[in-house]
Parts: sequence; structure tokens; C-alpha cells
Amino acid sequence: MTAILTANRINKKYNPISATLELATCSLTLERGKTYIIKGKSGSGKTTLLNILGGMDKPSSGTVFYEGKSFYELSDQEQSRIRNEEFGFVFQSYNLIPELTAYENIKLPVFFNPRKKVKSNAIFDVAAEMGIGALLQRKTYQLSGGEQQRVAIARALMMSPAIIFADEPTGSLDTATSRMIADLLVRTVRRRGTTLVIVTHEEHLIDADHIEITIDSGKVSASEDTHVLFGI
Ligand SMILES: Nc1ncnc2c1ncn2[C@@H]1O[C@H](COP(=O)(O)OP(=O)(O)OP(=O)(O)O)[C@@H](O)[C@H]1O
Repeated sequence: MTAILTANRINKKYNPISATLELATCSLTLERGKTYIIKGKSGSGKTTLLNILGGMDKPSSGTVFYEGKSFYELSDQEQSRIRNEEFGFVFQSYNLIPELTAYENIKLPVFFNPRKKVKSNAIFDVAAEMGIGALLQRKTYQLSGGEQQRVAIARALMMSPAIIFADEPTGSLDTATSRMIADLLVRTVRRRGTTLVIVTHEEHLIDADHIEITIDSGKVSASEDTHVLFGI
């Protein structure tokens, strides 16, 4: 297995004056094709860690290497390109544009990155994968929560990203739908060989093959020692 993303001695302090420590120094290595579940109490720093790893929030200190490059030292343009083409994001609130159709929402990453070549039927393929082929012409405000999240996952998969970052993607859904969507996401990334980093409370995912990253009082630990090189 090869490392795809490495966090080296990262930490996060939101308030340097009070020196409140949100995330203690830790180092993590994420391997290609594996699923990582971030767990911890509310306010423990799960979203903070996910955002740092996903190139959305610079750590207070430390370095995040993506494919061997120090991500936050790249130009803004290159950081945006990687977030758009090589990372996919799924949020609890779906983050779709309600007045656009499902098709148009899934197409957004292509619109923002017209230079990248995608197959002409890529939208139909990814919609079929998510079981929403029949919903493509519907405006997304007309869709149920579960259907909206399938559209959002399809959009995240559109550019065939190397890593998907998902922040409580099933947090707004009822138990049965939540379980179905979480299973669909995990099965899809496995089939594609995509790395998944997910914040979730879905207990049944514990049975699946994954590595658990736990945050407790700001300290990060993982279910496999090799994945947290050291914590302070
Ligand atoms: N931009 C910010 N500025 C200041 N403090 C922040 C900021 N973002 C998060 N925090 C604080 O950092 C801590 C961790 O927040 P974070 O959202 O990472 O936790 P979480 O584990 O994802 O919580 P939840 O499960 O409730 O979503 C909290 O105390 C939060 O108030």
C-alpha cells in the first residue's frame, strides 16, 4: 500500500491569545484506497481535522503532504485545482444549488475546471452508480434528503477523485436512509479504489474494513498504530 496523504506534526489553535488547544500535535499517514472514519464527541475537532487534511484549513503548524507535495505551500491556483479535480467533498447539508437540476449540479466541477477532459457520458455513468438516473432533470429542491445526498455524492465522484472527504454525510437523514447512503458511499469508494475520510456516527460501519481515527480531548489516535506515527 502506498501513502497518498501525510500530515506531519500538524496542530490547530483557533485562539492564540487564550492558547486553547483544539487539536494537539499529531501525524497521520493515509494510504491509497483505504477508508478512515474520524470519531469523537461533539466539538472534539473532527471537522477541524477533516478540513486540514482536505486542504480547506491550514494547520497552525505542521505540514500536509499530498502526493509528496506540501499542500499549503502550493499556489492558491494549484490548491484549488487539487481540491476540484483530485479531492471530492460531501457535506451534511448537501451544498447543492436548489434551482439547478440534478444533472447541472453534478456537472458543476466540470464547469469550474473546463480544461480537464471528462468522458461525454460521465454524468450518466456516475448517476447510474448512485441510482439517480431517473432524477437528473429534476431541480434539486424537489428531491428528498436521501436523493439530494446521492446527487451530492455523484458530484463529488464526477472528476474521479483520489480522495473523498465526507463530513457527517448522513447526519440529516433518518436511520434507514442514513444507513443505505453510508453503505452506498463505502461500497462505491471500495469498487473505485478511492480513499475515503469520513466523519460519521454510523455505528454499523464499524463492521466494515476501515481504520478508525479517534479524537479525545484534542488528542488524535488511530486503530492501527502505523497510521498515527506519534501524538503529543
Ligand atoms: N473557525 C473557527 N474559529 C474558532 N473556533 C473554531 C472554529 N472552528 C471550530 N472551532 C472550535 O473548535 C472546536 C472543534 O470544532 P469542530 O467543528 O472541529 O468539532 P467537531 O468534533 O466536528 O464537532 P461536531 O461533532 O459538533 O460537529 C470547537 O470548540 C469549535 O467551537
